[in-house]
Amino acid sequence: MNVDVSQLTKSFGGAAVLKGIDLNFRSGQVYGLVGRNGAGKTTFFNCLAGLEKHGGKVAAEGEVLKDRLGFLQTEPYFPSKLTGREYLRLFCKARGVSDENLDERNVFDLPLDRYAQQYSAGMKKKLGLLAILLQKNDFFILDEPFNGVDIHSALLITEIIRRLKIEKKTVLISSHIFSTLKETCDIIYVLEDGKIAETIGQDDFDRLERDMAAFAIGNRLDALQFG
Ligand SMILES: Nc1ncnc2c1ncn2[C@@H]1O[C@H](COP(=O)(O)OP(=O)(O)OP(=O)(O)O)[C@@H](O)[C@H]1O
Repeated sequence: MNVDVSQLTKSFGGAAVLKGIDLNFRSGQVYGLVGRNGAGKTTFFNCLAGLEKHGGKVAAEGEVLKDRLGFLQTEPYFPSKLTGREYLRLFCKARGVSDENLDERNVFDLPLDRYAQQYSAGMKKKLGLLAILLQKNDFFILDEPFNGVDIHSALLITEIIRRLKIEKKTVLISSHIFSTLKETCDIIYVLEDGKIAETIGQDDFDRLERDMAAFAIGNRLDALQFG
């Protein structure tokens, strides 16, 4: 699905967090969004998902983006007394897609008959991801999808993102682990001071990683004197 964002702005009280974001997302492409803590990544995702009022425009081929969107939040929310299976069924029902064979499609081996609220952080993340995959959405926002998941699951999630790309879905990921973005993304956007400061293609991922390391580390640690 193609989505065009123009002049998207968002403030909390008097504080401007997003100061005019222009971005174009295309089918079959995987996009990364990086930025320091508090840069506004989650705020941007919430605006796209229709969870926050904002300025500017989000155009999604004449449709309402949230009706075709799978949004995996950093910390997915689960109501109490709802099992994993019931959660998946709710998501399927919301899109009118099949909720048959959930055990077969439980690719993360989740304990579907336990209450989702009692899952571990990694299990919650995987249940949230599975729910939006079952929905067969066209646009996916994955806010830190690798956070808290075990190595096996991280490998599986990397492959899931590849398969979504093959199926011409559009995927937007935020991650604080650069290697996961390098492996999955076609383009990485750098969000800084409320704007897209850089647009980086695969050829320049290594350069971006070096620049970020130089900026992040520099001579900052000299004062600690590890010896
Ligand atoms: N509901 C809110 N009310 C007031 N300020 C908010 C609200 N939500 C976010 N903010 C502020 O907006 C800024 C951007 O926050 P956001 O969570 O979008 O950053 P982020 O890039 O996702 O950070 P992180 O990498 O730490 O997850 C921060 O300064 C944050 O304190």
